Amino acid sequence: MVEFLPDMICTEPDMIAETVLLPGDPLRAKYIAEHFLERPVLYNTVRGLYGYTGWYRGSKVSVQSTGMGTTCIMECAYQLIEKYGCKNLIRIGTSGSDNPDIHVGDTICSLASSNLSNITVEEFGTYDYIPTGDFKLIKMASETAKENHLRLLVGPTKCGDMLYPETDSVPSFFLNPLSAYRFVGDEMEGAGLLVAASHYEDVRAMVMITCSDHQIYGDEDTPLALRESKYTNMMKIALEVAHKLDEGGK
Ligand SMILES: O=P(O)(O)O[C@H]1O[C@H](CO)[C@@H](O)[C@H]1O
Ligand SMILES: O=c1cc[nH]c(=O)[nH]1
Repeated sequence: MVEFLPDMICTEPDMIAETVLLPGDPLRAKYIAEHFLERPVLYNTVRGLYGYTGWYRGSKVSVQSTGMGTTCIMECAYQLIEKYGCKNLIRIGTSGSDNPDIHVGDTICSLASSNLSNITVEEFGTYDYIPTGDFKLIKMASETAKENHLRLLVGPTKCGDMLYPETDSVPSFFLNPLSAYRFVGDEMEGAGLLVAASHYEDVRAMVMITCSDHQIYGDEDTPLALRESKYTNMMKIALEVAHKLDEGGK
C-alpha cells in the first residue's frame, strides 16, 4: 500500500463504499447524505472534507467532498483507491459555461476534460493525453437520465486552475480562442479525477457537473447559498448509477 502524507481521508478500511460520489463542496456532501442516504455515517472530517457512507435504495454509497482544484481531487482519488479500494468515482460538481446552448441549471456529463491545469504537463510532457470519462459510466448516466425524464447534456468540458480569470491579467489568447470550441462546461477538478483514475485498470471515473453560472447569461447565476442543495437532478442520476453498479451494472 502506498503511504500518503498528509492524509486527507482517515477512517476504518471498510467504511467507504466501492462507489463514491465526489462533490467539491463539503456542504454538498452533507446535503446529499442528509436528504438522499439512509443511515448516513460521517466517516471523515479531516481538513473539513466531509465524507459520508449510507444506503441508497439498498446499495452502499459514499459521498466524499474533495475541496477545490485538480491537486486536491487527485490526492482524494489516490487515497480512495489505494487505501480504501474504491472502484467507481463519480464527480458531482458545479461549473461555468460560455456555450450559448447551455443554461444555468443544466446537468452535464463530461466526455473528455480538456486540461488547462499543469497536472498533465508534469506527467505527460508534450504528449497530448486526453482525459476521458469511462464509457460504461457515461452510458449508464445517459440511460438513467432518459429513464427518469431528466435532461443530461454529454460533451467536452474544460478544466482549469482559475475560478475567475481576470481579463486584465490573463493574455487574451488564453481566454478567447477556447470559447469557439463549444465546451459544454468549465470547472476545476474533472481532468484531475480522470487522470488519477486512468492509472488503474479496474477503476472507473466520470465527471458530472451542473452549470451554476454562465459567462453569457450572467443573470441566471445560482446564488451561493443554493449551490449545496440545488442540483438534485445530478445527485439523483449519480445515485441511480451507483445503485445500478451495485446491482451488477445493469
Ligand atoms: O462545486 P464544486 O464541485 O466545488 O466545483 C466547482 O466549484 C468550485 C468553484 O466555485 C470549483 O471547485 C469548481 O470546479
Ligand atoms: O469552476 C467553476 C465553477 C463554477 N463556476 C465557474 O465559473 N467555474
